[in-house]
Amino acid sequence: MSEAKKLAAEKAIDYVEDGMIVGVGTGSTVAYFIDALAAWKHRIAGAVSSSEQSTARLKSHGIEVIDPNVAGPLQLYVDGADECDPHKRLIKGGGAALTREKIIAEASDKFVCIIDASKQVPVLGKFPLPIEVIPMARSLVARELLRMTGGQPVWREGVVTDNGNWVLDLHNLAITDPVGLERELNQIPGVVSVGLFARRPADVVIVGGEPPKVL
Ligand SMILES: O=C[C@H](O)[C@H](O)[C@H](O)COP(=O)(O)O
Repeated sequence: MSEAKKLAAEKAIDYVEDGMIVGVGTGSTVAYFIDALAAWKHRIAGAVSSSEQSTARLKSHGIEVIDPNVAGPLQLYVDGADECDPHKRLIKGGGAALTREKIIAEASDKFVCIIDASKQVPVLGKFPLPIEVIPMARSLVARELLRMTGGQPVWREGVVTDNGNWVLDLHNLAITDPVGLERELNQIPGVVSVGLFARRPADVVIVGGEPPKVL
């Protein structure tokens, strides 16, 4: 599927404009986007990055990385996803970058999501839902997740997020009310953020292919 990811990423360059600060997500699809963005490095004002991984790749291309507190509101955010439903609601966080991704998505006018066709689903939840938690709350949050959803929380042991936190992956869900579930899970003390992007879905979804499909 990496060719499809590359095609989606390259199509997202259509949304980049002169002078922009571009919000940049995380993951293997975004890596192709960063590589394509390199050709624009003298035309854009820089990038806001959602992870140490993307920051390193941006810098390796000589693209300036700007602190989100300095950048202000962004016109464009480009990021991948683990699942995408027909309403452009997403599951994200397979690479543990969900919290910073959510912050940048919220700060952006337009969120362009780049995926291959395997990420399209009728109902979210087959991909385990990532939830970033404060380490001391891991077991409390896991019990609450089980009680509230009936899903099976699994600790992504050994993974520490860029914010110094841990990740629980919630298995066996069929998410029929993504906005409600996002709101509900965000209330659990110790939850930093939930990898459901439903309240703020993508604005544009590009599905890689020949030619790419723009939804
Ligand atoms: O935390 C990681 C992100 O949410 C990624 O955007 C997501 O996991 C998709 O990654 P990939 O493009 O590697 O499939």
